[in-house]
Order: sequence, then structure tokens, then C-alpha cells
Amino acid sequence: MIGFGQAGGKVVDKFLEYDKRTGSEIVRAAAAVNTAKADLMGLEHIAEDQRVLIGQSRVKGHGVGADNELGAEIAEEDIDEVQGAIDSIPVHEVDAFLVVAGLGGGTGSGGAPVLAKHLKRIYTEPVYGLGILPGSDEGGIYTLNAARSFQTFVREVDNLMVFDNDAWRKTGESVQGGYEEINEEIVRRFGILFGAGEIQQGQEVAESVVDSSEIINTLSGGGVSTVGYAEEEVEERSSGGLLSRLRDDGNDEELDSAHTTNRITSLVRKAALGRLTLPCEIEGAERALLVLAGPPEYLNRKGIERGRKWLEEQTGSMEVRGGDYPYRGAGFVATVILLAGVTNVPRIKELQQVAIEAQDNLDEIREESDDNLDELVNDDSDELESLF
Ligand SMILES: Nc1nc2c(ncn2[C@@H]2O[C@H](COP(=O)(O)OP(=O)(O)OP(=O)(O)O)[C@@H](O)[C@H]2O)c(=O)[nH]1
Repeated sequence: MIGFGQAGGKVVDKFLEYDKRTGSEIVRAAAAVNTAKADLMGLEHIAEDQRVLIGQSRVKGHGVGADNELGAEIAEEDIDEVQGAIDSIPVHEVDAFLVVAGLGGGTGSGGAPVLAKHLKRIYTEPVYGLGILPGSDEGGIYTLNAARSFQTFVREVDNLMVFDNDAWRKTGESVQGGYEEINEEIVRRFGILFGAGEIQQGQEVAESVVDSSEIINTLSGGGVSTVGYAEEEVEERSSGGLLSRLRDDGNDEELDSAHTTNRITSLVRKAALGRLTLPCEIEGAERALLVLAGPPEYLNRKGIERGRKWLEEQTGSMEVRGGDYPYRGAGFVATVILLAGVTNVPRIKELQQVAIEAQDNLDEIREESDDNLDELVNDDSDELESLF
């Protein structure tokens, strides 16, 4: 996982924290790349020798101030320094690369697509992007940056997973506090998704368990992806809750499994129809993956099969995969749905529209100022001598 820019670095840092907290091993290796020294110093879990400061000769460690063309130029010039950090990674142990960046600023917005292109040229492993869209209240330059970066990034990666800050922002919260919660949300969803492909040795592995090839197959084919999530608290069986009492009275087996199946079905609907990382119409998604995580006694084949069928109907896709992620002691059952190759995304259309208008305006403003300059320079009454 490589975080580019401030948002990218912070999210990758959070994934490492998630690994520590849950004992999972989603992140085989992590690095952060930035043009701003202070941002790199603020990270907590990414090793210091895996924090790469680029563009020092150009911006002296102060960032690129939302200029994503400069961000891209610097990334190209200093790509060897980034590669230096990646060289220390045992790449044969990784399933894929994930480049994470906020697309509204300068460093990550400009640099992430450059890095993705570089990785794809060198490695055979898939290269995915996790792109974070800015809030619509952040202003025009952020929208323009995001629209241009999005277009480039999606072309350079094997799949671009998207999280839209705009859909998740809460009013009345400080930006920092808001990001803290948002980053938790990102890591919870993608943590369960990527964790599903990371079943540890010694863990019981049922046939229906998701493996990393299913995630890779769902993502392959490119395009844009979004992720849905829903969870419900459950009691561990051994704790003597209602379900264990039902089990004790002899004729519970069927009732119990019907209950489990129904819970799974409703979780699948909630996840697909609730707030997605990138809100969109799920109809028309090209591929989907359904992951059901939780204590094994709360997972059943029938529930997943029903959920999968329902997703096939809703998306119209023939490529809907599904499986378990046994997670002992989780205290919850959660459903994660990856929808890949989505096309009907209002926010992306809106971004592109605003960006085209801004671009036109820019051209107009430039033309206007060229005319003004012409007038100014060629004005006969102007008595000032040219400097050159
Ligand atoms: N979800 C999330 N989004 C963030 C966070 N920090 C910033 N963003 C978003 O990411 C966009 C880019 O911001 P940064 O990552 O700070 O920018 P940068 O890539 O470091 O580039 P410069 O600061 O311009 O050099 C912003 O417009 C925000 O929308 C964060 O912690 N979490």
C-alpha cells in the first residue's frame, strides 16, 4: 500500500493501525510519498525509512499547494526515490499494489497516476487505486483537480476504487474530526474486503471462503468500483444468548438456520442499498463480490447464495461472486459488497461537468487576459518603454 499525499498517507497509516488492532495482515508493506515534510512527520505507523519526501529541490518540503500539474511533474522527476522504497518490499509476497490518494489536492492528485503507471510498467501484479474525491464545498480548484486526476488515474490502474468525501461529510464537525471518522469508515470497509483474501494458516478454511483470486477477478476488467457495507451485532454462541438456548431445546437447528439466513439476506440488501463509498446506481455494475464476515456459526451457505442471487437480479450482472470470511470473536456479522465496473455515477458526471466549465472559463479568462494584454501593450498612448 502506498499513500500519496496527505490523505493517502493518513489512510495507509490507518490500515496499519487496523492490522495491529485486529491481528490481520492486510498490509504486507506500506510506504508514504509526499512533497510536504510535515505531513510525513505526522504519520504514526508507517516506518520512517518508508516515508519518501520528493520534490525537495523544487518546493523545499512545503507541498505543492493544490497544483496537481506540479505534483505530477515532481512525481515523474523523483520516481526513482519512490522506487527505492518499493525495492525493499518482497514483491513476490504481495497479491497487488494499492495506491491511495486524495484527488482534490496537488501531490496525491498529480502523483498517484504517475506512480500507478510506473508500477504497471515494472510489475506483473495488479495495480489498484483508492481515490478519495473532495467535498463539494472545498472549492473549484479541488473539483478541477479531482476531475482531471480521476480521468488519468482510472486509465492507469487495473481498477479504481473510489470514496467520495462529499457523500460522507457531516455538517457541524471540524474538518480534522470529520476526517478521523471518515478514515475509520474507509478502513473498516476495505479492511474486511481485503482481509477476506488473507485467511491465515491454521484457520479453518471452508470451501465457501473468499480468496484473493476472487477479489482480483472481480476487480479485473478495469473501471470504477464502489463498496457497500452493513453490520449487525451478534452474541457469541458460547455466551448463553438466545440462540444457544434455542439450540439446547432440541428442535432449534432449522429455526436457527432460517434466522441466520434471513439476517444475511437483510444485511446484503442494507449494504447494497445503503450509502456506498461512491454513491451510484447498482444496476449496470459489471461484476460484484459479496463477503460475509463474522463468527462461523453465524455464516451459512444458503444466506450467501440467496444474497448473491438477489445481487444478480439487482445489478443485472452474471458475474456475482460470494463467500465467507470467518472471523472469530468479531461480535458482529458484516456484509461487504464490492461493485465493480459501475457506470451510472452522478457525482462523476457532475465533477466532469464542473471541470469542463471551469476549463472553458479558464480558456476564456486566458483569452480575455491575452486580449487585454494585447490592448495594453499595443496601446499607442502608452508611453512606457518596454524593458527588453
Ligand atoms: N478521507 C480523507 N480525505 C482527506 C484527508 N485529508 C485530505 N483529504 C482530501 O484529500 C484532498 C487532497 O488533500 P491532501 O491529501 O491534503 O493533498 P496533497 O495530495 O497532500 O497535496 P498538496 O497538499 O496540495 O500538496 C482534499 O481535498 C480532501 O478532500 C483525510 O484524512 N481523509
